[in-house]
Amino acid sequence: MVPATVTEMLAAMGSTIASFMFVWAIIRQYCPYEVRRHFEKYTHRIMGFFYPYIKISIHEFTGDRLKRSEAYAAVEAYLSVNSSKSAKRLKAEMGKDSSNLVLSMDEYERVTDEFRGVKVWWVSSKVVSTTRGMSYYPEQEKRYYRLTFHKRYREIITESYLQHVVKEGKEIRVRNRQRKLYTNSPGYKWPSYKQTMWSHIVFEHPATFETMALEPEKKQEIIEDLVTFSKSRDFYARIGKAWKRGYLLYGPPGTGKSTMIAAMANLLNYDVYDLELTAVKDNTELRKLLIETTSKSIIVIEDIDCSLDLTGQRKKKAEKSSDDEKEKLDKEISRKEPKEEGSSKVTLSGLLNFIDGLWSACGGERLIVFTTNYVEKLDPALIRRGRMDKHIELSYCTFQGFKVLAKNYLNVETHTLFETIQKLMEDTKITPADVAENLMPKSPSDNVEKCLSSLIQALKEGKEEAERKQAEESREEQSKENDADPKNRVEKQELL
Ligand SMILES: Nc1ncnc2c1ncn2[C@@H]1O[C@H](COP(=O)(O)OP(=O)(O)OP(=O)(O)O)[C@@H](O)[C@H]1O
Ligand SMILES: [Mg+2]
Repeated sequence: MVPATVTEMLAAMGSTIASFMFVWAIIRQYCPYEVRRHFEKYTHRIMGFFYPYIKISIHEFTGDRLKRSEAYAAVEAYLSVNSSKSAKRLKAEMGKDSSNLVLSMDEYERVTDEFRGVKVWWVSSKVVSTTRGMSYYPEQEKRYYRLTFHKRYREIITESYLQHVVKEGKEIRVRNRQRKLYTNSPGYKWPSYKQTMWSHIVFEHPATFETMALEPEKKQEIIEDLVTFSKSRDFYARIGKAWKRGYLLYGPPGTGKSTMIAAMANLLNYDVYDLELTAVKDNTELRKLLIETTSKSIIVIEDIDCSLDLTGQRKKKAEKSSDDEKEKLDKEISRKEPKEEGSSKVTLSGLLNFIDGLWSACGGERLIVFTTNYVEKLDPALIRRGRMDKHIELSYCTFQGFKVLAKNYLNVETHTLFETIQKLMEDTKITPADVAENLMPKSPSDNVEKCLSSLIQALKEGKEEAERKQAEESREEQSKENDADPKNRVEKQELL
């Protein structure tokens, strides 16, 4: 019988769907798995014929349960902006610098997006696994996003829209992410099921180039160098070089080497990987560590002169240096070297390979920074240009550097005592760390004058100490000369 009206037609369709649903419910309830799968396959095909929409799922974990999918993270970030305007249920998480909350779509929420006039729908969902096997995870939730769009837009969505989502999402993630300080130190090992070699905490160092005591021209030059590097992706690609740059920071203790690394990370918004070489077992482990670093990061090896094989070289050279220098060096070594010489087998060639071998080309935008107090003790191969591209000397505090610290610590730009300080600084060596310590108010009653006077006192003491040392040295020199003179030797023997 042919239905006469539209109402009758709709009623007939409705009853067909209802019967279909009824049959499906019975099959699900009573039929074995094989029959169900078979039925499902054909219903999908039939539905596909009538249903004009395409669905794409992006799962949080694909294959490797330990590694979150980058695509999922990018979509999540992209939708966080979109959904915060339209979704009704949102999740909030701590964002950059622990100061703002980042919103994202809550589970089972649905948002609409538009791209070049094409409408698409995103749904966030999850599958809760019912398998109760051995697992480290209390619940097996598999989250995913599902994108739905009309099949007539297949090309535009798969070729342009998804690319646009991932690109935007990545940018949003960089803007919102909390920067991290990673360490490979054995004291901070993750639980064993987390196979990552680095552990991290949120990086929140307040140092900036603005607050660093450094000559303005030098500061400007370093900032420009760093900013140019961070914008040179295409340049490095064109010249066929891995997008990385090495910095060697050298100078006496307390001159701001570690502070500068923090300032670099803050300037470029990079993560910091603090590599403890003595805790690395061998060259293979070093390569693994490098592979696990991400782009937009600074890989730091502090006190490179106190590390591993290079130590042997340095010790040999130290024997040749003067006793005084040796004593100073030994003190420094015992301060910075681990008590036990670990079982690390990282070699110089392993380290060189780490810096500029093929391994360092996996992923770009990375700075490698070495710090040392004794640049002359390092193997020239390690610090040659091309490996350590920029050598930066951080030295004793200049008057200009002092002015920056006075502004930071005391909020003064000029003072009657500045002239005395300038004169004293011209012939006394003092590190920025010592200047900073003297400028730091020690009690609530300490005012600007008291702090500046404390610095003047320290400078005077430093000057006296230097003069005393110099006088002692020239006396020793004189007596050596006298001993060497044959006329004096004869007189001495006669006296005896
Ligand atoms: N150039 C500087 N500008 C501002 N503050 C500085 C500077 N140098 C040192 N300081 C201050 O001194 C402290 C010690 O400095 P830092 O740890 O950076 O020295 P370092 O050169 O890394 O020393 P070491 O060789 O012993 O590792 C810092 O916390 C900082 O407050
Ligand atoms: Mg340091």
